[in-house]
Amino acid sequence: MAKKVLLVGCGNMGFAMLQGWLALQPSPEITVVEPAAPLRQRISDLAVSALASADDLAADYWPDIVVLAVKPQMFAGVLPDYARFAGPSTLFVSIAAGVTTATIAGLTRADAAIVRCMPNTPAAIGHGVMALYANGQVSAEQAEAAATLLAACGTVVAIEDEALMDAVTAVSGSGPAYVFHFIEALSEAARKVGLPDDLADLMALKTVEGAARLAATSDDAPGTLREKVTSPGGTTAAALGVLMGEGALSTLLGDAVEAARDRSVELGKSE
Ligand SMILES: NC(=O)C1=CN([C@@H]2O[C@H](COP(=O)(O)OP(=O)(O)OC[C@H]3O[C@@H](n4cnc5c(N)ncnc54)[C@H](OP(=O)(O)O)[C@@H]3O)[C@@H](O)[C@H]2O)C=CC1
Ligand SMILES: O=C(O)[C@@H]1CCC=N1
Repeated sequence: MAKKVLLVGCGNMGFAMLQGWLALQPSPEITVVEPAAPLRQRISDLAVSALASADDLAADYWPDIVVLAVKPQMFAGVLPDYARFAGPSTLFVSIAAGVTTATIAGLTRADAAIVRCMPNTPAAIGHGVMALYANGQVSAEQAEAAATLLAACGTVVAIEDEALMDAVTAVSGSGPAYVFHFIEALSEAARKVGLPDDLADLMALKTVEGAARLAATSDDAPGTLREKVTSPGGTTAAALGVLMGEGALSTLLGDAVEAARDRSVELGKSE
Protein backbone atom coordinates (compact mmCIF):
# COMPACT_ATOMS: atom_id res chain seq x y z
CA MET A 1 0.00 0.00 0.00
CA ALA A 2 1.28 3.48 -0.85
CA LYS A 3 2.63 5.41 2.12
CA LYS A 4 1.00 8.65 3.18
CA VAL A 5 3.68 11.33 3.46
CA LEU A 6 3.03 14.71 5.06
CA LEU A 7 5.65 17.33 4.20
CA VAL A 8 5.68 20.27 6.61
CA GLY A 9 7.44 23.23 4.98
CA CYS A 10 8.19 23.34 1.27
CA GLY A 11 10.85 26.00 0.83
CA ASN A 12 14.24 25.42 -0.76
CA MET A 13 15.00 22.00 0.71
CA GLY A 14 11.45 20.66 1.09
CA PHE A 15 10.70 21.44 -2.55
CA ALA A 16 13.98 19.85 -3.69
CA MET A 17 13.00 16.62 -1.90
CA LEU A 18 9.43 16.76 -3.17
CA GLN A 19 10.76 16.89 -6.73
CA GLY A 20 12.89 13.81 -6.02
CA TRP A 21 9.88 11.92 -4.58
CA LEU A 22 7.84 12.42 -7.74
CA ALA A 23 10.03 9.78 -9.42
CA LEU A 24 9.02 7.11 -6.85
CA GLN A 25 7.07 4.04 -7.98
CA PRO A 26 4.66 3.27 -6.44
CA SER A 27 4.21 6.97 -5.73
CA PRO A 28 3.45 7.87 -2.13
CA GLU A 29 0.33 9.90 -1.32
CA ILE A 30 1.94 13.27 -0.56
CA THR A 31 0.30 16.18 1.25
CA VAL A 32 2.21 19.40 1.86
CA VAL A 33 1.60 22.11 4.46
CA GLU A 34 3.20 25.38 3.36
CA PRO A 35 1.90 28.82 4.42
CA ALA A 36 3.42 30.80 1.52
CA ALA A 37 0.87 31.07 -1.34
CA PRO A 38 3.43 31.29 -4.20
CA LEU A 39 5.16 28.18 -2.90
CA ARG A 40 1.81 26.37 -2.66
CA GLN A 41 1.17 27.25 -6.28
CA ARG A 42 4.39 25.58 -7.47
CA ILE A 43 3.43 22.47 -5.42
CA SER A 44 -0.05 22.39 -6.97
CA ASP A 45 1.58 22.75 -10.39
CA LEU A 46 3.17 19.33 -9.72
CA ALA A 47 -0.34 17.93 -8.98
CA VAL A 48 0.50 17.56 -5.28
CA SER A 49 -1.98 18.58 -2.58
CA ALA A 50 -0.86 21.79 -0.82
CA LEU A 51 -2.51 23.16 2.33
CA ALA A 52 -1.85 26.50 4.04
CA SER A 53 -1.94 25.15 7.59
CA ALA A 54 -2.21 22.03 9.73
CA ASP A 55 -5.79 23.12 10.49
CA ASP A 56 -6.69 22.32 6.86
CA LEU A 57 -5.86 18.61 7.24
CA ALA A 58 -8.98 16.41 7.17
CA ALA A 59 -10.09 15.25 10.63
CA ASP A 60 -9.49 11.60 9.69
CA TYR A 61 -6.13 12.20 7.96
CA TRP A 62 -3.32 10.08 9.39
CA PRO A 63 0.17 10.07 7.78
CA ASP A 64 2.67 7.20 7.86
CA ILE A 65 5.59 9.65 7.61
CA VAL A 66 5.77 13.33 8.63
CA VAL A 67 8.75 15.13 7.09
CA LEU A 68 9.68 18.28 9.00
CA ALA A 69 11.32 20.79 6.63
CA VAL A 70 10.86 24.09 8.44
CA LYS A 71 13.69 26.21 9.87
CA PRO A 72 15.22 24.88 13.12
CA GLN A 73 14.13 28.08 14.90
CA MET A 74 10.46 27.26 14.09
CA PHE A 75 10.33 23.77 15.54
CA ALA A 76 9.00 24.76 18.96
CA GLY A 77 6.18 26.74 17.35
CA VAL A 78 5.29 24.26 14.59
CA LEU A 79 5.63 20.80 16.17
CA PRO A 80 2.67 21.02 18.58
CA ASP A 81 0.39 21.09 15.48
CA TYR A 82 1.66 17.61 14.52
CA ALA A 83 2.34 16.06 17.93
CA ARG A 84 -0.96 14.14 17.76
CA PHE A 85 0.50 11.93 15.03
CA ALA A 86 3.50 10.90 17.18
CA GLY A 87 3.40 7.27 18.28
CA PRO A 88 4.29 3.85 16.98
CA SER A 89 2.40 4.10 13.66
CA THR A 90 3.85 7.38 12.38
CA LEU A 91 7.49 8.14 11.64
CA PHE A 92 8.80 11.69 12.02
CA VAL A 93 11.66 12.59 9.67
CA SER A 94 13.40 15.88 10.44
CA ILE A 95 15.81 17.49 8.02
CA ALA A 96 16.57 20.47 10.27
CA ALA A 97 20.16 21.41 11.03
CA GLY A 98 21.07 20.92 14.67
CA VAL A 99 17.70 19.89 16.10
CA THR A 100 18.17 16.60 17.96
CA THR A 101 15.84 13.62 18.14
CA ALA A 102 15.57 14.26 21.90
CA THR A 103 14.31 17.80 21.22
CA ILE A 104 11.76 16.50 18.72
CA ALA A 105 10.61 13.81 21.16
CA GLY A 106 10.29 16.52 23.83
CA LEU A 107 8.07 18.56 21.50
CA THR A 108 5.93 15.59 20.41
CA ARG A 109 5.98 12.40 22.47
CA ALA A 110 8.72 10.74 24.53
CA ASP A 111 8.42 7.51 22.53
CA ALA A 112 8.11 9.13 19.08
CA ALA A 113 9.78 7.26 16.22
CA ILE A 114 12.19 9.81 14.73
CA VAL A 115 14.68 9.79 11.89
CA ARG A 116 17.05 12.71 11.50
CA CYS A 117 18.10 13.22 7.92
CA MET A 118 20.57 15.70 6.48
CA PRO A 119 19.89 16.08 2.76
CA ASN A 120 21.23 18.57 0.24
CA THR A 121 19.65 20.44 -2.65
CA PRO A 122 20.93 18.19 -5.49
CA ALA A 123 18.11 15.95 -4.14
CA ALA A 124 15.90 17.82 -6.61
CA ILE A 125 17.57 15.97 -9.50
CA GLY A 126 18.14 12.68 -7.65
CA HIS A 127 21.80 13.50 -6.91
CA GLY A 128 21.59 14.45 -3.25
CA VAL A 129 23.42 12.69 -0.46
CA MET A 130 21.39 12.00 2.67
CA ALA A 131 22.73 10.91 6.06
CA LEU A 132 20.14 9.21 8.28
CA TYR A 133 20.10 8.67 12.01
CA ALA A 134 17.21 6.67 13.53
CA ASN A 135 16.31 6.82 17.22
CA GLY A 136 15.55 3.67 19.21
CA GLN A 137 11.79 3.85 18.55
CA VAL A 138 12.08 3.46 14.77
CA SER A 139 10.96 0.00 13.60
CA ALA A 140 12.82 -1.89 10.87
CA GLU A 141 9.84 -1.32 8.57
CA GLN A 142 9.85 2.43 9.24
CA ALA A 143 13.62 2.65 8.69
CA GLU A 144 13.17 0.90 5.36
CA ALA A 145 10.28 3.19 4.38
CA ALA A 146 12.39 6.27 5.20
CA ALA A 147 15.36 4.91 3.25
CA THR A 148 13.12 4.16 0.24
CA LEU A 149 11.58 7.64 0.30
CA LEU A 150 14.94 9.35 0.60
CA ALA A 151 16.73 7.12 -1.92
CA ALA A 152 14.55 8.79 -4.57
CA CYS A 153 16.60 11.91 -3.85
CA GLY A 154 20.04 10.31 -4.13
CA THR A 155 22.53 8.38 -2.01
CA VAL A 156 21.43 7.39 1.51
CA VAL A 157 23.97 6.70 4.26
CA ALA A 158 22.96 5.43 7.71
CA ILE A 159 24.76 6.91 10.71
CA GLU A 160 24.84 5.27 14.15
CA ASP A 161 26.09 8.25 16.15
CA GLU A 162 23.70 11.24 16.18
CA ALA A 163 26.52 13.59 17.24
CA LEU A 164 28.03 13.18 13.75
CA MET A 165 25.02 14.92 12.20
CA ASP A 166 26.49 18.37 12.93
CA ALA A 167 29.65 17.50 10.99
CA VAL A 168 27.63 15.93 8.17
CA THR A 169 25.53 19.10 7.97
CA ALA A 170 28.71 21.18 7.64
CA VAL A 171 30.11 18.98 4.86
CA SER A 172 27.24 17.72 2.67
CA GLY A 173 24.24 19.75 3.85
CA SER A 174 25.90 23.12 3.33
CA GLY A 175 28.47 21.74 0.87
CA PRO A 176 26.62 22.50 -2.38
CA ALA A 177 26.87 26.20 -1.46
CA TYR A 178 30.66 25.89 -1.24
CA VAL A 179 30.78 24.31 -4.69
CA PHE A 180 28.43 26.92 -6.17
CA HIS A 181 30.65 29.62 -4.71
CA PHE A 182 33.71 27.91 -6.22
CA ILE A 183 31.99 28.07 -9.62
CA GLU A 184 31.25 31.76 -9.06
CA ALA A 185 34.84 32.45 -8.00
CA LEU A 186 36.33 30.53 -10.96
CA SER A 187 34.06 32.42 -13.32
CA GLU A 188 35.09 35.74 -11.78
CA ALA A 189 38.76 34.77 -12.10
CA ALA A 190 38.14 33.84 -15.75
CA ARG A 191 36.77 37.34 -16.39
CA LYS A 192 39.81 38.88 -14.73
CA VAL A 193 42.14 37.11 -17.17
CA GLY A 194 40.09 38.37 -20.11
CA LEU A 195 37.33 35.86 -20.93
CA PRO A 196 33.98 37.35 -21.94
CA ASP A 197 31.15 36.81 -19.40
CA ASP A 198 29.31 33.96 -21.16
CA LEU A 199 32.50 32.05 -21.92
CA ALA A 200 33.75 32.56 -18.32
CA ASP A 201 30.47 31.15 -16.89
CA LEU A 202 30.43 28.18 -19.27
CA MET A 203 34.08 27.23 -18.71
CA ALA A 204 33.77 27.46 -14.93
CA LEU A 205 30.55 25.40 -14.77
CA LYS A 206 31.58 22.71 -17.26
CA THR A 207 34.99 22.35 -15.62
CA VAL A 208 33.45 21.68 -12.21
CA GLU A 209 30.79 19.36 -13.67
CA GLY A 210 33.33 17.39 -15.72
CA ALA A 211 35.85 17.12 -12.88
CA ALA A 212 33.14 15.96 -10.42
CA ARG A 213 31.89 13.34 -12.88
CA LEU A 214 35.43 12.10 -13.52
CA ALA A 215 36.17 11.93 -9.79
CA ALA A 216 32.90 10.01 -9.26
CA THR A 217 33.55 7.46 -12.01
CA SER A 218 37.34 7.04 -12.02
CA ASP A 219 39.27 4.39 -10.10
CA ASP A 220 41.82 7.09 -9.27
CA ALA A 221 41.59 9.06 -6.03
CA PRO A 222 41.04 12.84 -6.40
CA GLY A 223 44.70 13.46 -5.50
CA THR A 224 45.86 11.17 -8.35
CA LEU A 225 43.47 12.89 -10.77
CA ARG A 226 44.94 16.23 -9.67
CA GLU A 227 48.47 14.98 -10.31
CA LYS A 228 47.42 13.83 -13.80
CA VAL A 229 46.48 17.44 -14.64
CA THR A 230 49.71 18.83 -13.22
CA SER A 231 52.63 18.83 -15.67
CA PRO A 232 55.96 19.48 -13.96
CA GLY A 233 56.82 23.15 -14.40
CA GLY A 234 53.48 23.74 -16.16
CA THR A 235 50.45 25.98 -15.70
CA THR A 236 48.60 23.85 -13.12
CA ALA A 237 51.68 23.68 -10.89
CA ALA A 238 51.80 27.48 -10.98
CA ALA A 239 48.15 27.70 -9.89
CA LEU A 240 48.41 24.97 -7.24
CA GLY A 241 51.41 26.80 -5.79
CA VAL A 242 48.87 29.49 -4.87
CA LEU A 243 45.94 27.21 -3.88
CA MET A 244 48.01 24.64 -1.97
CA GLY A 245 50.84 26.90 -0.80
CA GLU A 246 50.90 26.64 3.00
CA GLY A 247 47.65 24.67 2.70
CA ALA A 248 45.80 27.84 1.69
CA LEU A 249 42.59 26.27 0.39
CA SER A 250 42.62 23.38 2.90
CA THR A 251 42.93 25.84 5.79
CA LEU A 252 40.13 28.01 4.44
CA LEU A 253 37.80 25.05 3.88
CA GLY A 254 38.70 23.60 7.28
CA ASP A 255 37.75 26.89 8.93
CA ALA A 256 34.54 27.12 6.88
CA VAL A 257 33.41 23.58 7.74
CA GLU A 258 34.23 24.13 11.43
CA ALA A 259 32.15 27.32 11.45
CA ALA A 260 29.20 25.45 9.90
CA ARG A 261 29.59 22.54 12.35
CA ASP A 262 29.66 24.95 15.31
CA ARG A 263 26.55 26.76 14.04
CA SER A 264 24.72 23.44 13.74
CA VAL A 265 25.58 22.66 17.37
CA GLU A 266 24.36 26.14 18.39
CA LEU A 267 21.08 25.75 16.48
CA GLY A 268 20.49 22.51 18.38
CA LYS A 269 21.01 24.26 21.71
CA SER A 270 18.72 27.17 20.90
CA GLU A 271 15.68 24.89 20.59
N1 LIG B 1 18.42 24.69 2.14
C1 LIG B 1 19.22 23.63 2.23
O1 LIG B 1 20.07 23.40 1.36
C2 LIG B 1 19.08 22.67 3.37
C3 LIG B 1 18.20 22.90 4.41
N2 LIG B 1 18.08 21.98 5.43
C4 LIG B 1 17.10 22.20 6.50
O2 LIG B 1 15.84 22.26 5.89
C5 LIG B 1 14.98 23.08 6.65
C6 LIG B 1 14.33 24.10 5.72
O3 LIG B 1 15.35 24.90 5.16
P1 LIG B 1 15.06 25.70 3.82
O4 LIG B 1 14.23 24.88 2.91
O5 LIG B 1 16.37 26.20 3.37
O6 LIG B 1 14.20 26.91 4.41
P2 LIG B 1 13.01 27.70 3.69
O7 LIG B 1 12.77 28.92 4.51
O8 LIG B 1 13.30 27.85 2.24
O9 LIG B 1 11.77 26.69 3.84
C7 LIG B 1 11.01 26.55 5.00
C8 LIG B 1 9.57 26.71 4.61
O10 LIG B 1 8.74 26.42 5.73
C9 LIG B 1 7.65 27.30 5.67
N3 LIG B 1 6.94 27.37 6.95
C10 LIG B 1 7.00 28.33 7.90
N4 LIG B 1 6.15 28.04 8.89
C11 LIG B 1 5.52 26.88 8.57
C12 LIG B 1 4.51 26.10 9.18
N5 LIG B 1 3.97 26.43 10.37
N6 LIG B 1 4.10 24.99 8.55
C13 LIG B 1 4.64 24.62 7.36
N7 LIG B 1 5.59 25.34 6.74
C14 LIG B 1 6.03 26.45 7.32
C15 LIG B 1 8.29 28.61 5.27
O11 LIG B 1 7.32 29.53 4.82
P3 LIG B 1 7.59 31.11 5.06
O12 LIG B 1 8.82 31.44 4.26
O13 LIG B 1 6.36 31.76 4.58
O14 LIG B 1 7.85 31.28 6.54
C16 LIG B 1 9.22 28.15 4.17
O15 LIG B 1 8.60 28.12 2.92
C17 LIG B 1 15.83 23.74 7.73
O16 LIG B 1 15.55 23.14 8.95
C18 LIG B 1 17.26 23.50 7.28
O17 LIG B 1 18.13 23.35 8.37
C19 LIG B 1 18.80 20.81 5.45
C20 LIG B 1 19.68 20.56 4.45
C21 LIG B 1 19.93 21.46 3.35
O1 LIG C 1 22.24 26.77 6.02
C1 LIG C 1 21.59 25.98 6.72
O2 LIG C 1 21.48 26.15 7.94
C2 LIG C 1 20.95 24.77 6.08
C3 LIG C 1 21.42 23.48 6.69
C4 LIG C 1 22.33 22.87 5.67
C5 LIG C 1 22.14 23.69 4.48
N1 LIG C 1 21.33 24.68 4.69
